[in-house]
Amino acid sequence: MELQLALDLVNISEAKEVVAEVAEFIDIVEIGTPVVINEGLHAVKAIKEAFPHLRVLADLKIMDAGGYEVMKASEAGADIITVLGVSDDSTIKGAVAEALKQGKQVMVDMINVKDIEGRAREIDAFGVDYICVHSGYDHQAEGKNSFEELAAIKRVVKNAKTAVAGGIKLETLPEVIQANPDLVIVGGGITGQSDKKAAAAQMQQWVKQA
Ligand SMILES: O=C(CO)[C@H](O)[C@H](O)COP(=O)(O)O
Repeated sequence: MELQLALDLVNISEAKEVVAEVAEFIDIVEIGTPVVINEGLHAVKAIKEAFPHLRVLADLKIMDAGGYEVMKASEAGADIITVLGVSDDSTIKGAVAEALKQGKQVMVDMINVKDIEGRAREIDAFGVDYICVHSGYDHQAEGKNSFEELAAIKRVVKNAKTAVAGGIKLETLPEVIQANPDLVIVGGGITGQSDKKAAAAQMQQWVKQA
């Protein structure tokens, strides 16, 4: 099991500071959608250059032009790029084809997919690298989480790795780990803590024990 740090509410220099603090405890650093909107793919480039030993995920949440957008993120140094599960099959297949060409990986974010099990089964056959269930900020505000959805994709996904994101904190991590995803994605559960290092260290310890 691996741990991904999601950076959403920072600029490039703040992102570098946070990653420097917790780099030894994480496997993947995510440049979140708000950061890409604010800073562009320069943020991906800056973090990859500063922390070349970490895999960098560009959370583009691609909805169209999968091949082109994966190409641009790859050029910026992203190792993994996200595409939305609600997008057209051709968008996901285009993203996968380009990622293969570039030696990169595709994560499909299942946010707002209604038939999680059925769509996960379809997407798993497209050769994506990760399928991620995700309660976004708006869902979290309604008190939702993705634990049931994680169990649902675990039942049907045979090829891709499984991932879970959305509001995971130290208190809820043990329940997440029990469901045995390949990747746990944590944003505010680390970045919102006064002692980020301690939170990341504890999370890494539990994730690696699993
Ligand atoms: O993609 C995102 C929001 O769309 C976040 O990166 C993801 O939800 C993880 O952050 P947090 O743990 O703070 O919810």
